[in-house]
Amino acid sequence: MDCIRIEGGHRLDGTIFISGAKNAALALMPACLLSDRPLTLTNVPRLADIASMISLLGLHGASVDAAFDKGDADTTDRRLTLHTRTIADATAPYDIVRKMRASVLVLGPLVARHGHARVSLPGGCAIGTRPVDLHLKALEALGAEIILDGGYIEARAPSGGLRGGTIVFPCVTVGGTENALMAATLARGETVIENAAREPEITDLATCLNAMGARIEGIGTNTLHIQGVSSLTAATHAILPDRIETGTYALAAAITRGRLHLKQTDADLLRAVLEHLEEAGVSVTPADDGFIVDGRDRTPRGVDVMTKPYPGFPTDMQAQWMALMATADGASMITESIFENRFMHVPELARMGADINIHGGSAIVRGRARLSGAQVMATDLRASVCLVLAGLAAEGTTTINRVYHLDRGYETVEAKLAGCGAAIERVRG
Ligand SMILES: CC(=O)N[C@H]1[C@@H](OP(=O)(O)OP(=O)(O)OC[C@H]2O[C@@H](n3ccc(=O)[nH]c3=O)[C@H](O)[C@@H]2O)O[C@H](CO)[C@@H](O)[C@@H]1O
Ligand SMILES: C=C(OP(=O)(O)O)C(=O)O
Repeated sequence: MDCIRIEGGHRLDGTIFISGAKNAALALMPACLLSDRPLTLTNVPRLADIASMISLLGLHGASVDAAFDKGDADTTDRRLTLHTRTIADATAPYDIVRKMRASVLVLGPLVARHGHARVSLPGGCAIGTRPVDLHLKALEALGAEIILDGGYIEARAPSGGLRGGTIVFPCVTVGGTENALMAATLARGETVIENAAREPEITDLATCLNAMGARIEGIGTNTLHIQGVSSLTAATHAILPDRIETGTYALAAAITRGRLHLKQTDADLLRAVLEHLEEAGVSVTPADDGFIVDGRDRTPRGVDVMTKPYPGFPTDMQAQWMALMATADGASMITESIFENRFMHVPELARMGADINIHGGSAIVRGRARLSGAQVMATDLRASVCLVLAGLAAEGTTTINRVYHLDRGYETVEAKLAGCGAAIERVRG
């Protein structure tokens, strides 16, 4: 198995081009199942999860023209055309779903267009139990009949197809909103989704669906109104920049006390993260095609965060923030309010000398002048990259095992960091 080896203590200085958003791509790609016309996405990131989604959509009958393999990192023209003339098979098998939870996003489109879907239950993962009950209740509100059988979700639309309905989510769910939104585009009549997630990836999906001929209003708010249409058409859509990748590299500049120009991105997508960074004393200034983070010659102050749905501080940045706070001046409290088990990086950071105590859903982090390199184990995607950040700042060598987690969500992470002065390499094994 590959590992990443980092020789810490090198200040980052340079430019990093941000890729298209993984979490937007994973919701946009299944939208190709809603139409018999092609859907072309540009700015598609090259990631393991995208390859898994391509395989899954291929099983359902999508033909794939993936010219995106040819684009360079600093070009947004990474084109992926998906064309599902007919649904060949409505089963999403366990072997793919267990690798990538976002596979459950084929459920809504399949039931809406094909009338039936059989999708493996995703199960829990390192960050929590992550049920999909709210996805299922939303589809039931549109008239689907749902049965759980042998580890699979069997969903069936009534004979005339899904019908519009009112969906009130008791808590904010990104995936639940995406599944409901896609299903509602082809349901007869009006659907109202209340307490919908407002993440930029939802806005991106809704914008693309409207370009395909859907009739969605309220985009960007927590109440979405969808007038169902009988069919959707062809469209081309540019995926928005990855705000979590952007935030991760912003924190890489701060933790190495360096300076990075982040390009092909938009500071407005991650205001909460950048405001916390500025509160910690790190400078963030607008610049050509993105912004500059300058953490030279300053030790960030400890700043508390609590994760919240958008526009709050994202849970997908919590582990990276903890790495930064482990090197900050003073103490901070980090509270995780979205996932019940998203502190798996804490014992690994402790192996590098971090001083962190967990009390329920909160962690108290007392900043240390230095961390020390160690052998550590990645447990999930953001935990992995938090260890990369800690390794960049630590004295000595850090070896991170199980980097396949990293490959799910960070495109050419070693090359992007090495290009700005990090001593980082992938050791094939
Ligand atoms: C591929 C993708 O976009 N993944 C993101 C998505 O995950 P995902 O869509 O899985 O996350 P949700 O927003 O649905 O989960 C939020 C909370 O709701 C709970 N819940 C969710 C659905 C449900 O049916 N029942 C239920 O109880 C979850 O367990 C969790 O505690 O949003 C998360 C929250 O911003 C991010 O961390 C993930 O990176
Ligand atoms: C938790 C994440 O992804 P997923 O929902 O695909 O597990 C993530 O992107 O941090």
